[in-house]
Amino acid sequence: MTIAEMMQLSVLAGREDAAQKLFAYNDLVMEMSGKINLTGIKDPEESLIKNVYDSLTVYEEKYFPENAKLLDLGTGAGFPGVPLAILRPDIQAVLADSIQKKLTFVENACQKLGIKNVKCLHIRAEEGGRRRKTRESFDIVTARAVKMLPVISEWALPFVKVGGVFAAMKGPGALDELKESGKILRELNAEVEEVKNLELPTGEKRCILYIRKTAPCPKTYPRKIGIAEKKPILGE
Ligand SMILES: C[S@@+](CC[C@H](N)C(=O)[O-])C[C@H]1O[C@@H](n2cnc3c(N)ncnc32)[C@H](O)[C@@H]1O
Repeated sequence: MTIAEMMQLSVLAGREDAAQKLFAYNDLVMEMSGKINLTGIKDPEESLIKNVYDSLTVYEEKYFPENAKLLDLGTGAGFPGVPLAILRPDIQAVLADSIQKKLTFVENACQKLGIKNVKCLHIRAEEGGRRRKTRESFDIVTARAVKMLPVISEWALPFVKVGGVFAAMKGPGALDELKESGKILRELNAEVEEVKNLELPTGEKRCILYIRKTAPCPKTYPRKIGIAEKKPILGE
């Protein structure tokens, strides 16, 4: 994929500066992934599509208000958080992960590329969702390839402001996961507003669920560290 091809994405039309930063970020991820475990993808071209391009597919202007506060939970090498921050320099992006060395990479890479609207937060989702400073304080929370939907919903929705959205970036099994998530979404006062199916230029299918929070989450969520994974709340 060339810069010109990437700019054919409607969100990048006329944004050569942003497209160049996206490519430069991809290069830094590839350079570092030989040294630490950042992404399973080792080929730069493949990473451009499956990491960078894929990250941008979550972007829908209506879910990212001006100056929005974004949390990318389980950001790993910065996906989708860094591409979204490059696309929208007005938003404040907080990139959270439980592994510090991944965040150190993201911080250094953002500094090198002059990406100023990214802050990294070293935290476990279950702790951050309970902290007063971060609970119910984001307009939009994204999570790509972190956990199955009932688990990541329990982790992500407590961070979302009432009226805000959790965007779960999933593969083709998303609707099966959704069937098992009815109960936890009701518990957390959230409902699916939109299901976006798409295909990457390489042919892989993706499904993004936009889940709106309609009222505060009960104080009992998220449960303590490890509980959502061990005992997920499942059911239609
Ligand atoms: C498969 S990686 C996905 C990374 C990135 N979102 C992407 O799509 O490339 C999952 C990430 O979630 C992080 N993670 C797992 N459990 C977590 C938790 N309880 N709190 C915060 N981050 C967590 C891992 O450290 C890892 O970086």
